[in-house]
Amino acid sequence: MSPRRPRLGVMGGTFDPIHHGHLVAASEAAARFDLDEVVFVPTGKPSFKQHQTVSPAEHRYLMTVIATASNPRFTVSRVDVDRPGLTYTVDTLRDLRAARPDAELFFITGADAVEQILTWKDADELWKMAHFVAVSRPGHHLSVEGLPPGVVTTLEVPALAISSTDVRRRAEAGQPVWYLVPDGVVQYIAKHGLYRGQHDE
Ligand SMILES: Nc1ncnc2c1ncn2[C@@H]1O[C@H](COP(=O)(O)OP(=O)(O)OP(=O)(O)O)[C@@H](O)[C@H]1O
Ligand SMILES: O=C(O)c1ccc[n+]([C@@H]2O[C@H](COP(=O)([O-])O)[C@@H](O)[C@H]2O)c1
Repeated sequence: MSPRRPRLGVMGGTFDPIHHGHLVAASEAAARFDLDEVVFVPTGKPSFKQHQTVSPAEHRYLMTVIATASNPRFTVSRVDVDRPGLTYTVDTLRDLRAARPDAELFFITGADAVEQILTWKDADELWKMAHFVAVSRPGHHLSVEGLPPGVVTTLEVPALAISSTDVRRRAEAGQPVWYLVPDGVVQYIAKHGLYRGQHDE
């Protein structure tokens, strides 16, 4: 019998900032698919967010490291942050495959991202590179209609009605963000004065 290939979850996101909705999605996907590791991949320049202000990649990367540090199965990759140009998942998966040729990849996305997935760059290629896990998200209908059969599995996760947009708005208005994001991320936002004076979309 051939040995089981390592199973690597990939949680891509802008993470501006990372919040408990992201962490629960990754943790649930890890349990359901028996993942050995989940690598969080903060975007460099997100292609769908070109018309909004996005914090510098280095801040988003460091907040992701702080948020995931206590979980031995969570890691963070710089592949998207370090690649010049706009960030596309096809490139993320290519880089991760090159770094971890033995691993089976599971790309984790929320219901809102899945709605758009057919418009992503080289969408046809994506299915060959990873299995896709579509997690539920409050306020979004989780559907895989129109996607090729068998390439995406849906997963109901505990509903956390948290978005990075809401966290940014709260930080901007001086409202608390405790318990929406990990404690270290609350401190990081305050220390660097992130989102102050930023009028979000
Ligand atoms: N509360 C949540 N529950 C489940 N999945 C989520 C949740 N928040 C975000 N996600 C998923 O995590 C991934 C990365 O999300 P992203 O970094 O864009 O966060 P966001 O909260 O959607 O940000 P913004 O409000 O700035 O658009 C996406 O696939 C998204 O669907
Ligand atoms: O590849 C694409 O064309 C593409 C378009 C939009 C989003 N994505 C990826 O989807 C993930 C979530 O993106 P976002 O913008 O909702 O934070 C992140 O890993 C992005 O790189 C990818």
